[in-house]
Amino acid sequence: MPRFAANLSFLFTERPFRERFAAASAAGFRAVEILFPYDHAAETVAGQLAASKLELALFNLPPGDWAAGERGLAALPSRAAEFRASVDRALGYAQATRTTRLHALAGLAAPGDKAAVSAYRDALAYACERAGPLGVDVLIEPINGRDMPGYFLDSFERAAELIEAMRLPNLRLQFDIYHRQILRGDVIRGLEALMPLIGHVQVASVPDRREPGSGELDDAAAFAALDRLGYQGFVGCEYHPSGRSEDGLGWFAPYRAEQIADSR
Ligand SMILES: O=C(O)C(=O)CO
Repeated sequence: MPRFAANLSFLFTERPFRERFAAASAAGFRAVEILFPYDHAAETVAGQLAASKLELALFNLPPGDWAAGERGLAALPSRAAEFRASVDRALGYAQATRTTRLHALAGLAAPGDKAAVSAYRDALAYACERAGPLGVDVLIEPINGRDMPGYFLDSFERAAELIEAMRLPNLRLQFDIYHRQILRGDVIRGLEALMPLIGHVQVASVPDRREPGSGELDDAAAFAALDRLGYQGFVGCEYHPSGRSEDGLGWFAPYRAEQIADSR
């Protein structure tokens, strides 16, 4: 049974940030994700995790100026120094919170732009080299252009080719079932083919990015496939609740007791 991680930047946002941890734990989650923890001291985040007996499954490297529309730095040649500094900052948070997965957002750039391709490879090599000795994996995630127009990494094929070509032991694929269905479909065959590269999975319904099981896909069948394939990582719940977060957790009920038992 997959271990689910509530993304606290999407779920339980009815509450202030610090109260979301206890709410996730009370709902039965034993792990969480956060898009960007940087508005809070690493020690504060670590304290909230410990108080609620939660693991932090994943967070993102700083994305640049998110409010101004930036969506990552890794593929932006002019931002290489900032990207490198952002890796060090994120690794400080990872150590404080014992997180072993960091998602490196690529940024907005044309996929065929040679300078962007080269900057992306250099950035990922740097991040993996810094993260490896700390036991941290660096994740790259294909993101659909409807949610993120102009995003550089908008193809599962290119992501897989890059990971295979770079041969870095801690460079892994973030397979978001929601983005996969929009970009490519064929979710279960995709999980089967890409499983050796996958370091993290996320889920939301398609097309509305809401609770699993409420859209066009049989998400429970995808979760069963993850079990069948021996996936040991987390499934991040990165969806917008259709009402109060707790009220939309019916999909989670069949998995809840096992999350709690597994963490004992
Ligand atoms: O938008 C997404 O899917 C992300 O995971 C951003 O980090």
